[in-house]
Amino acid sequence: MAIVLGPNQYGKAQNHLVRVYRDTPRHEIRDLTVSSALRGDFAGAHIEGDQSDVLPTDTQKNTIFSFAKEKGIGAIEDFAVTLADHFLDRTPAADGARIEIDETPWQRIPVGGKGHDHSFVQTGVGTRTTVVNVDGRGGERRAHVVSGIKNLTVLKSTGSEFHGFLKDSYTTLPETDDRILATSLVARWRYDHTDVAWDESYESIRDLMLEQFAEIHSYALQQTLYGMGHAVLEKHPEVAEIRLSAPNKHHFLVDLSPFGVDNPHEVFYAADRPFGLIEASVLRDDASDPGSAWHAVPGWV
Ligand SMILES: O=c1[nH]c(=O)c2[nH]c(=O)[nH]c2[nH]1
Repeated sequence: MAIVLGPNQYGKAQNHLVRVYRDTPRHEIRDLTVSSALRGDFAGAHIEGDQSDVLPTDTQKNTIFSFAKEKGIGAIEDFAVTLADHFLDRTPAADGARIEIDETPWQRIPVGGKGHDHSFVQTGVGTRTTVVNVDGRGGERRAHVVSGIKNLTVLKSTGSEFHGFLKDSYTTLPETDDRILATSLVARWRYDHTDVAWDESYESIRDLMLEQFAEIHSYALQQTLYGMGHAVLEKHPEVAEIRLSAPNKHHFLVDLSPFGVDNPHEVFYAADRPFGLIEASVLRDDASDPGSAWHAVPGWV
């Protein structure tokens, strides 16, 4: 029996970077949380304590902040690929790089009927995310992009039913043909290639998922998720597969009858836990090989 080093990676997690573009009095801001990780032959560092192959996580952090000025940011997917390529160039022992970016949206504060030049408020819809894994060195290099959205909190006050489910001696849940359906969705989709108009694709997928959530008459959160994923694949040939994770944020009708008060689906107790957790993937049956695309992507896999 031998004890050996298993898979490993290292980098700087959650560099919170705010970039102000102030070329004119009307500023633009970008708010990113960037995590880097390198993988490859780092046995020396783990087994001998030999740092000669290690590009320090501190250097990775400095690079991330400096590139925000040197290169600008653009779409988070492009920024992630640029960083991954750079770290692979600078670290000969690495044969893979992973860059994860979350972007918090800021909007201009409306003042006098228009957005203020340099004051912002967080009212955005969801957090945009990407995880880019670049594999290989030199000409063999291949980038895998999994982008997505999280914290997309949505609710419909009717148009949701849940009945006909399996019952056993522990079942107490009443059947319903009218309930609140609410979730805080995480969706991540794998791009088939990297020749993508990232911003347009993201906005279109987000808006389509919201529209589907609103329009699907739901018989279960499972069916809503499948419908949302199906619509994305139908409209977006650049997407190979999508994974959705949705807590069922239960809203229980409050019994007001002890007080002689009728409650026809109007007053609910919004429970924060426990919650049902419904997760599904939707993919093309001829989807391309994912390679390392889902490597260390947060959430279920
Ligand atoms: O949409 C739902 N799916 C379930 O699987 C489930 N289970 C449950 O108790 N309520 C719900 N709702």
